Parts: sequence; C-alpha cells; structure tokens
Amino acid sequence: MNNIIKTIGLTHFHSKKSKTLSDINLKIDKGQIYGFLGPNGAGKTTTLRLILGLLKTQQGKIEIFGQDFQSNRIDILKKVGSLIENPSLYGHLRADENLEVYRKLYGASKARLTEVLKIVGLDNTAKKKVKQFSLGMKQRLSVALALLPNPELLILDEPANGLDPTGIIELRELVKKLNKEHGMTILMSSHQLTEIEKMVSHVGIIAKGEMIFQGSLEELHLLQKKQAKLLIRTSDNVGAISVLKAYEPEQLDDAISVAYQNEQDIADIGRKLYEKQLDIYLLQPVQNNLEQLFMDLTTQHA
Ligand SMILES: Nc1ncnc2c1ncn2[C@@H]1O[C@H](COP(=O)(O)OP(=O)(O)OP(=O)(O)O)[C@@H](O)[C@H]1O
Repeated sequence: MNNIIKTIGLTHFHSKKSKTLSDINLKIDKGQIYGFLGPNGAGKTTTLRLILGLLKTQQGKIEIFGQDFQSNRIDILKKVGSLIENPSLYGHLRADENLEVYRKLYGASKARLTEVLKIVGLDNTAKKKVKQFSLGMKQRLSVALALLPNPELLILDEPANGLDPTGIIELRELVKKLNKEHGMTILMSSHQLTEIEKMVSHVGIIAKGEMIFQGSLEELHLLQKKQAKLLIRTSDNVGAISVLKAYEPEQLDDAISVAYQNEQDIADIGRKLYEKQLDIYLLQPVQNNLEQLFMDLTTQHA
C-alpha cells in the first residue's frame, strides 16, 4: 500500500455562504515529506482538521492508509501523530516530565519516552524547566509528544511558525531524520515556500480553498521557471525573435514574450538586442496570478 492520504473532492463550508474548501484532491504517498502551502486563510488548517477528524466531513471522501476514514477512524488515528494546535506544555516541568504526562495518556512505554526525547534532541536538557526553553525547543518537545505513539504518519500544522533561522534548521533536520531513519510519511503546512523547500519532497499549493498545484518539488521549480515572462517590443520584432532563439520566444501581436529565470537573464537579453542594433521600446517582466502567488509564498514576512 503506497497511498497514505487521499482526499477525493473534499469540500467544506464554515457557513452556508462561505465555501472554505472546494474539491481538494490531496494525494500523499508513503515516504513523502509533503509541504502543504498557501497564504494565510487559504484553507490549510481546515484541510488538516478534516483529515484528523477534528472537523466533520461535509462533502467528499478521505482515505488514510488505503482505508475509508469515516468507518476506520480509531484504527487510523492510532497510527497518526499530529501537531495542530499548540499542545499544552507545563512550563514548571522538565521535558521528560511533560512527556510522562502524555505517555500515560497514550499508553506508551517508558523506553519510548526516552527514545522520543533522543530523537528530538532534548535528551540533554537535564534539569531545565520548559519555561526556560527556546521556542524551537518547545516546538521539538511538541513534536516529541506527537511521536510517543510511534506514528506512521505525522501531520504538522505550520511547525516553522515563529521559529528563528536556527530553529528552522533544527526542525528541518528533525523532519528529515523522522522521514529517513524512522520511515515516517510527513504532511506539514506552511505559508512560506522558503521555510519548507529544503525539507519537502512534494508540494501541494492551496489558494482560496482550491488546490492550484500538486507535484514533486522539482515539478514545482520547473513550473516556477516557466511562469516568469518578459514582454519585449523592439524596432524589429522578427529580428528580435531570431536573436533570442535560445529563450524560445513567442510572437504576440506587436511584441514578443520570452521565459526568463532571473534578473541576469533580463540584462543579457537587453544586451543581445542592443548588440544587434535593435531599438528597445519595451522590456518588461510580466506576472500572472500563479507567479504572484509564488512571490507571496517566497517573500519573507516579518
Ligand atoms: N471555525 C471557523 N468558523 C468560520 N470560519 C472559519 C473557521 N475556521 C476557519 N475559518 C475560515 O476559513 C478560511 C480558511 O481558514 P484556515 O484556518 O483553514 O486557513 P489556513 O490556510 O490554515 O490559514 P492560517 O495560516 O491563517 O491558519 C479562513 O477564511 C477562515 O477565516
């Protein structure tokens, strides 16, 4: 069984008038680290809550581990670890003491407690109380809680939120380790591509409740490159097309359009046209909606 999560036509209304999710078809295979990306309010948390049974499915179907979620909920959830709302951590207790509270709840062994502390790199925090932890350490402790039942699937909602660069690097190493050494399939959401692109193997992008892309990270990068276009008008557009053959130019009404990847390409294109003594009337990067979305997802927010 290769398919770990499959949603079919998942649609959700928070109220009669507002459709939060529209026909979401998520597909996550075993061994993937799947980044679920979208701007704030896109519908990521709603989707994750539906997958975890924290919200009742209204329309569509969810299959996890190849089983229908509705009819196998308990069996499925036993094999899923999640970090979706900030779990309550006790500030006056140590990491192991916090885990002990949850260990009893989950019926996990003491050996597993020691193991998860080690996995998240908090086995050397000795007598430190959680209130003295950095945000990154608290986040890793929260992941440790989710790991107690030794899940096959781990679902993390915005785990990088609020972390400093060191915290993000630690989270990245942890996620990769869980995937590689412990064979976990991981679904994590984020509103920033830059935050997660070094961790994930696959990406789903949601905007305004609709999935607008799903595929491997390589496919995403290819698509991103294809999105960036430069609009060019010169004194001789036909001549410009032959000068810029390498950029696979496209003839428009009174201009040409070429794909470009970075600012250096723009400079090179300008120089090539100039060297052929073509007058440049227009050299303008144009964005479409998808590119604008990529920009939003890759821009660092304060
Ligand atoms: N309980 C609720 N009642 C009404 N509307 C809700 C509720 N929960 C979420 N929404 C709305 O649904 C939309 C999607 O929210 P959701 O939290 O799923 O987005 P998100 O992509 O996770 O964004 P964020 O990163 O900001 O949490 C938003 O417009 C939000 O206001």
